[in-house]
Amino acid sequence: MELTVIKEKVEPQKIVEVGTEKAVVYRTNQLNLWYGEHHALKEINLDIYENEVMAIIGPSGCGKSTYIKTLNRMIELVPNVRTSGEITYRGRNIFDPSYRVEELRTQVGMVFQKPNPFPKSIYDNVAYGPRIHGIRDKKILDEIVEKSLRGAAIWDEVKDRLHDHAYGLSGGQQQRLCIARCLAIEPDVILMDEPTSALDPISTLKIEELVQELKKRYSIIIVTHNMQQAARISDKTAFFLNGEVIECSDTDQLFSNPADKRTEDYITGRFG
Ligand SMILES: Nc1ncnc2c1ncn2[C@@H]1O[C@H](COP(=O)(O)OP(=O)(O)OP(=O)(O)O)[C@@H](O)[C@H]1O
Repeated sequence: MELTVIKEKVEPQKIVEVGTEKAVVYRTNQLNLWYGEHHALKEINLDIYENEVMAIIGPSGCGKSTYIKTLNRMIELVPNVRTSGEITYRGRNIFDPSYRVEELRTQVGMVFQKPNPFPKSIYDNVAYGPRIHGIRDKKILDEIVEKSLRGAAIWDEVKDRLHDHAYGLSGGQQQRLCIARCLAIEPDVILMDEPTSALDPISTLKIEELVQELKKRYSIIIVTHNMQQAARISDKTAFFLNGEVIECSDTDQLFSNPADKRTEDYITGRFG
């Protein structure tokens, strides 16, 4: 009945890489992207695995945000964008005309650089997505709101003021509220575009701890300018430069023994 819409989400196909236990969630194959004449992503090949954190690093303008916005097709909002190549999500080509963007976005949530709660109460922010999916039952909504706020490690701070306006929260709390809003639609993947760059160190730490907790249930792709952050929280790191992936490997390996001189120069602060 009321919960059926979420329950009806198509069970995604599993691709399991030989020799690993983990399923590939996103596979990017020979992806190119142009803004008009500007070739912003070049021949990108990347696999993103279930229950892992993938950090995307690289200097300003190298294509990090473009890539992450392509994964949920937000990039289609930009005029004159053209792509070639393929991105599959759980085995389905996301550019296939039969793939409805709304369907993709019920699986893939996004958290932005600046916290962007809706101008509503804390409760209504979290209940927003489920209500759009047709859930009206107050008891069910209450459960989803509590579960999502707990999942985003902010329940204890807001449980006594759920009907206060979200703008009354601190920046760090607003960002965790946005994560709760994202969890409320029961996503499979969470995209994070520099989620801590507008936050103080304590709020940053809370989000980093939260990411570690969330990866037990979700796959997370995080764009960050902060290399210490990438090193602390990610399993894999991809280094982008001028629209190309120069290197993608286990985070420990990439930071301790990069395979490419350009990666080494970047992580040691020689440019960027
Ligand atoms: N809407 C747009 N129209 C035209 N060019 C764009 C657009 N958005 C981004 N670009 C260009 O595409 C390239 C990649 O931009 P993108 O925002 O993906 O880089 P980024 O690595 O995320 O940078 P930053 O770290 O500064 O956020 C840049 O050269 C940028 O100027």
